[in-house]
Amino acid sequence: MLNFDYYNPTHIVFGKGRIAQLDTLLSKDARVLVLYGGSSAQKTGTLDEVRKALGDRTYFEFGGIEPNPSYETLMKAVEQVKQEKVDFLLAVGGGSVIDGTKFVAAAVPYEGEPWEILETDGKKIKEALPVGTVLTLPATGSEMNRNSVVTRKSIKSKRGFHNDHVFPVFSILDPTKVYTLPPRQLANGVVDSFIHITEQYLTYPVDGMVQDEFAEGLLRTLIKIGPELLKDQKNYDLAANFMWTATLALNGLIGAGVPQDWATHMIGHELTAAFGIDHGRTLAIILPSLLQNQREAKKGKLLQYAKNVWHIDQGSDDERIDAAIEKTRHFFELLGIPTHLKDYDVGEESIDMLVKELEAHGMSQLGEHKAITPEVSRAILLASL
Ligand SMILES: NC(=O)c1ccc[n+]([C@@H]2O[C@H](COP(=O)([O-])OP(=O)(O)OC[C@H]3O[C@@H](n4cnc5c(N)ncnc54)[C@H](O)[C@@H]3O)[C@@H](O)[C@H]2O)c1
Repeated sequence: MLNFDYYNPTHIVFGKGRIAQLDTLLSKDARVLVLYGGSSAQKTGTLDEVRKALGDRTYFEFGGIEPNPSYETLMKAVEQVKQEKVDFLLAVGGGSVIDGTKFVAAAVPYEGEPWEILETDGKKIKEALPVGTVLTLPATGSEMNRNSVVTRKSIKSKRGFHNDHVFPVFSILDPTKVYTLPPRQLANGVVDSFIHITEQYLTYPVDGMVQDEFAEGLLRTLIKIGPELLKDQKNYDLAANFMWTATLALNGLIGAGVPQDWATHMIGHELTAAFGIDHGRTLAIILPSLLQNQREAKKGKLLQYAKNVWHIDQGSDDERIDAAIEKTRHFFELLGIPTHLKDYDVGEESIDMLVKELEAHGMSQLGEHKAITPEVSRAILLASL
């Protein structure tokens, strides 16, 4: 096992009806900005639940944070926070709203042009406003991690940053919020959390037995409940298990002390920035061909994945690896997520541009061995057509 630090200060408040708990989680004299996305938080009644729980506290609202939150929109929230002298940010939504809120939290006290936060991976952040979240879409793990991803539309750049100051102070996870998700978002969430796990598991063995068992258990849970939940979306137990799995997939626990990959995410971000393809879908397109391309480097873990996750015991090493990759692709397709670029009208003529964007964003040495050069990314993208 590799050396590691593990730190996670987020207080999780889990279960049906827990939004009312906001009243005890927030101080009576907090000046709160409630940040949300489009109309879903309003239509589903979640925003009303939040307003009721806030009671007579002073609060303001900022709506309109789009999927793949944009720097341009978030800077308007930064202005509002400064004008209204807000001292607590409450994100109500999925990963986009939570990530966007983390950016606002860091941008308000930031000395300098806030886009630098993205350009420097959050390394220069010295402080941030406190953030709480009400999660409405299990997928990203943003509710219990120190990560955020923001898109600057004007330059078509999607970048991430990481910093301990943006860990949410608390996150309310009410599984009944899954009931209203459009099936497309539900499927995206299952795939996103699945691939968060593979990014931290499908690398090379370091005898991280606990991390591997955790990761395999989470993957098997998603394989079992993902398709069931799509058919039976208002099943509380399925929804609760999905919600907690998605959080555990990216709260740092399974990634502590093991190598990490993240190349699928970095290549996927370029697909979202260039073509607006949903985050989860970009990952489903890239992962199968990345695993094929990296099958030698990942051989030990791919064989373990085949055996412990897909129960594949028969055949040569190569046959078992092929079968595991095929089952992975089939799982995504079963959830209704197409796994080829052509399914999204992206053709070979776009590959040069995508590779150039990766290089421009400093993504020239990706993966756990830093061996995914732009030429390797090109091969992976070509194999994803
Ligand atoms: N911070 C991280 O660690 C991390 C990890 C992975 C991805 N991300 C980023 O997160 C973003 C994607 O977030 P996401 O997948 O959670 O989706 P999202 O937040 O973009 O939401 C997708 C859509 O679902 C709707 N929605 C949300 N909850 C709903 C509900 N309960 N009922 C009905 N509709 C609802 C939203 O209004 C939105 O239109 C991307 O920008 C991605 O890059 C962040």
